[in-house]
Amino acid sequence: MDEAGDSTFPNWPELRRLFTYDELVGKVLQGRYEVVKRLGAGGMGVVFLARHVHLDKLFALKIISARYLDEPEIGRRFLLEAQAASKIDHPNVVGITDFGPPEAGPTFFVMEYLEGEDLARTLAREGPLAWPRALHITTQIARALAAAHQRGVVHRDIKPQNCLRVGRDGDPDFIKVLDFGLAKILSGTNKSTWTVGGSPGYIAPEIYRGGRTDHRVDIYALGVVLHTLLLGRLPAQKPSDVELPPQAPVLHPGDLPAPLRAVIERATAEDPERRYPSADALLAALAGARAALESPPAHAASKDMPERPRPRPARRGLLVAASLGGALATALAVALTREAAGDAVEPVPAEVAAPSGTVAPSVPASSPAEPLPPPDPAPAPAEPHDVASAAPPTPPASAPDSPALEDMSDSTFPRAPVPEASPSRPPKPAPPFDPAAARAVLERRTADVRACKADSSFRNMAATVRLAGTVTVSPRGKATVALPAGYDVSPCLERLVARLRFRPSADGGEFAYTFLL
Ligand SMILES: Nc1ncnc2c1ncn2[C@@H]1O[C@H](COP(=O)(O)OP(=O)(O)OP(=O)(O)O)[C@@H](O)[C@H]1O
Repeated sequence: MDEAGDSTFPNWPELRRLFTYDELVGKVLQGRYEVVKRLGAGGMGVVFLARHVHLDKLFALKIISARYLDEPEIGRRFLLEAQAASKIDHPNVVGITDFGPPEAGPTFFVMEYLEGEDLARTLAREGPLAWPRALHITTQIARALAAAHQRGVVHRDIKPQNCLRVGRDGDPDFIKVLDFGLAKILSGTNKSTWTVGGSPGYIAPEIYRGGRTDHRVDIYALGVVLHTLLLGRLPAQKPSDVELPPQAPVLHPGDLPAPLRAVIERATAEDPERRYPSADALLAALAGARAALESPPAHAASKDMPERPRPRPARRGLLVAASLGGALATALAVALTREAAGDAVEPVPAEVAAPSGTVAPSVPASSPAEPLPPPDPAPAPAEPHDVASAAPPTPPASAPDSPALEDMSDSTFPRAPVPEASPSRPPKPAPPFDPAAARAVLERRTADVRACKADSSFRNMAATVRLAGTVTVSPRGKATVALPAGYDVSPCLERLVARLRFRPSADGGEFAYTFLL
């Protein structure tokens, strides 16, 4: 594969040597996909906008991450999953139209290009959604899941970032679900740093435990998504853990009308047997909740959750890092690869307190097949609650059979422009975006990252393990990094990340770094 394929994948041996895809922009892949620009990067791959030169039509192209180039088995699974997903054929599922075979360069597949906003960004911009909207969105995701499950495809990574809002037929909340099946590709692979597929906070407990899992992991994740859409945060998070727009209301599970609470609790039951048995059953429950909330007697119940009840207190939590919970760490070193564009970075003094996040279960990289430990319990509140005194008392958040409601942490919010608190204040102009400066600062911290190898979370990791982190920068310049599921946030890494400050930008950003510990 090294030397072959030069004709279809431009300058492939050189790209491989550089371990980066930056040079792809402007090139034509396989004689038909002209790479226009990079759209973003995730755990599995890098997504580019491409123009089909014969059809003169735009597509999105997902190329397997360079860190898996030496793992042909992962490339093969990547394609198999894309092929399976291409057969789902549902309006709420992104269409997959083509793929690039691995013998001609890095594996990639081609999707319909979607212009829209993922739900995480919507939440970051708007805060919690009113229940009719949350139900409308969740229902579409459930339909996508029902179609996928019928074809034997389990998503395994349902989360707000994988659900795009694209305007369609006058509906601004038409949903397209991305990334079917990709999360499982890395599970059980020997060399992979990812032994648990999925995203912390949305991962069903049985995935952590290891052993058999089925489509009900998606039911669980969608229950968490519904919670997140309605309350603006994950079940285990405090309002102070997340960065939401200033005008966003502070909501608690007790604010939810009973029919919605019931759906969330059943969907996220710890025991899969107690969840809805199928996406169709969940769909029926969502429809039932809507009917109950729309019917006159239940209308009173819906007053529990006014559309915009309380303005958010001025002091919002600083803990964006903590809000990423178990997946937090830093990706400061670029030992081998530069996979993505950055943002302007300015180091800040070290006195910034390290966040206290929930840690994800630690999974030794060397033993992916071993059963995984259950998630750590949610942390005790470490600071005063950031809630206005007018807030109603918070009832017990979870049913006895739904500890998952309390066991998760993650944040999906800090990604998008945050509206000004006062509409009368004119928006400040965003400073210029400078990816070169971001890279330079991250590269300067390489030694610090490697020093963190002494932390217990990494002690047993082989020296050659590459760890892929996703750096997320809030519009206000707070940097957080998610590590692959299963890796603990170590105190050392937390401290490092707390000392980094990115320059505020118009929209914040996200990019992937792979570092060698
Ligand atoms: N079909 C598409 N059309 C337009 N943009 C897309 C498409 N698919 C992905 N993207 C965008 O590309 C970026 C990277 O997507 P990707 O799925 O790789 O990352 P992710 O979902 O954030 O991470 P992960 O894969 O680790 O869950 C995201 O901003 C995503 O919205």
